[in-house]
Amino acid sequence: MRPSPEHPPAPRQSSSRSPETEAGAGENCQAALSAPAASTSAKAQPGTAHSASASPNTGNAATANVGMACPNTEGPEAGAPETGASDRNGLEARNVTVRFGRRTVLHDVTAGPFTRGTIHALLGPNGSGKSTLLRAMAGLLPSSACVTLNGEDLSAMSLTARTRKCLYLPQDLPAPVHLPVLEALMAASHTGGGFQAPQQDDAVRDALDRLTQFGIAPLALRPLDELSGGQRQLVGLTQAFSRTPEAVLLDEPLSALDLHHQFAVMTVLRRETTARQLVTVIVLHDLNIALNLTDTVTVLHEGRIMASGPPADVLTPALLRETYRIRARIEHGADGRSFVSVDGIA
Ligand SMILES: Nc1ncnc2c1ncn2[C@@H]1O[C@H](COP(=O)(O)OP(=O)(O)OP(=O)(O)O)[C@@H](O)[C@H]1O
Repeated sequence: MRPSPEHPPAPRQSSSRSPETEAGAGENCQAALSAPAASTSAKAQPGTAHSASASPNTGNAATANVGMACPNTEGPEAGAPETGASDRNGLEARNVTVRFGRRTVLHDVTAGPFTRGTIHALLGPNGSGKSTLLRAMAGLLPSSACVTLNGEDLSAMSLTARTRKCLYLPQDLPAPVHLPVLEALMAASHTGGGFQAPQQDDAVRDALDRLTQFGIAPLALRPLDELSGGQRQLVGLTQAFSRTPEAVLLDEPLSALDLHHQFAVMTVLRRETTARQLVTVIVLHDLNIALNLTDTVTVLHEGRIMASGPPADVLTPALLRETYRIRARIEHGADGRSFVSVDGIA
């Protein structure tokens, strides 16, 4: 953690307890999420037909899920105070160090706990380590990190079991395969293989309901490879929420969406997060969305956590100057909303 005299002490900051451990090589991380029959690439294929379909790609699992069991998470009698009550509700990653080749991109980061029923934003400039942290939490990078979810040690689970509990949607747009949206969605939710007439199948009705929730029901019969980038991103989100994880990790889920759909997706995220008591972690670049529509934020900079806590406490002009290198003010609208007003480059 860099010293930061300009901004006040953050509500929570990264741990620097243990020395770095070798965690990752320079390989291309492979997503743990399987594709339906139409797409069979072994590479980390995101989104639509891939990422939200939470069956693990077992071929990748052997190399990706090499996390070690956390200390002191097996029960109250085994727990030390350090990993005690706070671990029991929410998602926490401890001592995440990731190296690509000789370059360390995450330095013994400890993030969370991100509590159930809340939306947590990972923020930071390009290359600060947000996606890497998310992938490490998902078990997709070799890491000695300890990751717990609602008291359970994810690091010790198989990638299959881990993915069922903690679903990861990558940053890249869903692959444009020639597959109808509805079929891709059903493949993702494991509710059936081939297409069936909607009126005959509850699973299809559920899928259509889910598409309606994300405002893309009219796309149900359109092939994925004919959709726009934003439409494919919405399909990927729809797939993610057709599963029943306890936590969702969404890497820039709004990046291809217009303002209407950004707001609509955040509304769905809020509703689902509350109703299912999910832990929702999203990587964002839009600080105004973070300020107004998330519960807590963590700001990364150069592979370290600069601050974590309620957005209004964390996103100060001093922190924005230090991390994003901008001169900015936080302004407050009459409706109680806040927004970042950028005056220039710092
Ligand atoms: N497979 C890889 N091999 C080598 N270096 C990598 C790899 N993946 C990421 N990095 C490096 O790790 C650092 C953090 O990358 P990461 O994608 O986590 O950043 P980010 O904060 O998500 O950035 P952005 O906002 O641009 O998406 C960057 O310097 C990046 O170049």
